[in-house]
Amino acid sequence: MTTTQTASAELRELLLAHIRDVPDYPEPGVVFKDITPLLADAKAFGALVDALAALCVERGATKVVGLEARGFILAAPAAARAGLGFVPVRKAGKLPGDTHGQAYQLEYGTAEIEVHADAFDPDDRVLVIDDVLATGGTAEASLELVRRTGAALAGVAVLMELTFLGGRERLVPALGNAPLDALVTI
Ligand SMILES: O=P(O)(O)OC[C@H]1O[C@H](OP(=O)(O)OP(=O)(O)O)[C@H](O)[C@@H]1O
Ligand SMILES: Nc1ncnc2[nH]cnc12
Repeated sequence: MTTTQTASAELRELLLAHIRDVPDYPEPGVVFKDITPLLADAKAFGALVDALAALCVERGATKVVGLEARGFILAAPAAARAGLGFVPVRKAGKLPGDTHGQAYQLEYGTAEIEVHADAFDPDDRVLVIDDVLATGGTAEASLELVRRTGAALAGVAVLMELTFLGGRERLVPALGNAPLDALVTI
């Protein structure tokens, strides 16, 4: 696994200036990183999508996965801008037809996610995109889903990594040699 500083200082500053801390949400003790101010700012959102699209190309992805729900908001425009198809990883029960499913724990609860069993071609290289890497439970579950489809992993890219929650260390076995890119670290 490689660690990369993928954003310029200027981009990091722009992104961080539009992320809002909400203490004790959704439960006491959690500081929620709210990205809605960033999404609402055309310059910051555009720069974020551009940076993620550049990572799709740099990592040699052929398909882009977004993790419901906030991951969709970032991954879908990045995939389109990079000229790649988008694959949704959804919370359980939302995808019709054959799926792979994986339960997991995240910073503030438990959930289960699914992907279509036929979402990828055997020669696809998949980049997984999400907004936040916290404990890594969600990303780890998504990598297990990609593994079960038989597709190769191009990497994981997140807007923000909460380093104090240890997600990067947790992802090491599932990432193998694939990179984890975080545009900003907190
Ligand atoms: O690293 P972890 O501890 O797993 O936490 C990170 C995940 O938590 C949030 O998702 P959430 O399930 O709250 O869903 P949302 O995107 O629908 O708000 C966030 O969007 C990440 O997917
Ligand atoms: N602290 C946090 N803020 C926003 N999204 C999260 N997902 C998991 N932990 C989070």
